[in-house]
Amino acid sequence: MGLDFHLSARSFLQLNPEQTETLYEEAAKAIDLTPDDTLIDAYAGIGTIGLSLASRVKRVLGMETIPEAVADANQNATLNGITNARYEIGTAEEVMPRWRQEGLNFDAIIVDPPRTGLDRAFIDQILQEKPHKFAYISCNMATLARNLTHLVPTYRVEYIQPIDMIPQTPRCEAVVKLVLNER
Ligand SMILES: C[S@@+](CC[C@H](N)C(=O)[O-])C[C@H]1O[C@@H](n2cnc3c(N)ncnc32)[C@H](O)[C@@H]1O
Repeated sequence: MGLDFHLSARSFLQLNPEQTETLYEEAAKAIDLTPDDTLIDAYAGIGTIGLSLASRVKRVLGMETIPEAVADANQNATLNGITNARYEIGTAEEVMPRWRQEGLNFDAIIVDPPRTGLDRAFIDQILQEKPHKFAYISCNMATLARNLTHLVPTYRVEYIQPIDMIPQTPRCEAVVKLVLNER
């Protein structure tokens, strides 16, 4: 997506560069970003999603557990001249309440958890915050299904777009567009 990325040995990176761009564009399409949005890049890795979308929003905040990856993400912002993105070390479920205490309001969230899916505490935090723009990128349909049973009915699944990230294997990635069910 026109950016350069530095990657440490312990950091995560998607294996298929062509399909990664498709994946990120599908995530962006699912949440329909606008220039006033604050975007949360949760489970951020080296910041590839948030930094790729930073020019479309007011600011990006991300969190990730691996300190080297967070250092990469912040370095990658500098490397690409991006000044409206910041990444912090910690689990999504630890960092989100801290940001809330600091008065953070956000409009959009992209979650991209490992195969274990979202922590239940983080799901509860999202259900409290109720962001209007919510995309869930999943690499494990079983944990995705389990997480969706908690996110519904506060959210409804508008669609699920599968993406073939590792062709000729049974593995599949998916982007889920979640829409808030207004009362
Ligand atoms: C599937 S990777 C996605 C990385 C990135 N979004 C990308 O597209 O390259 C999931 C990332 O979540 C991180 N992670 C695992 N558990 C986490 C948690 N509880 N909170 C935040 N990040 C976590 C992992 O270290 C890993 O970098």
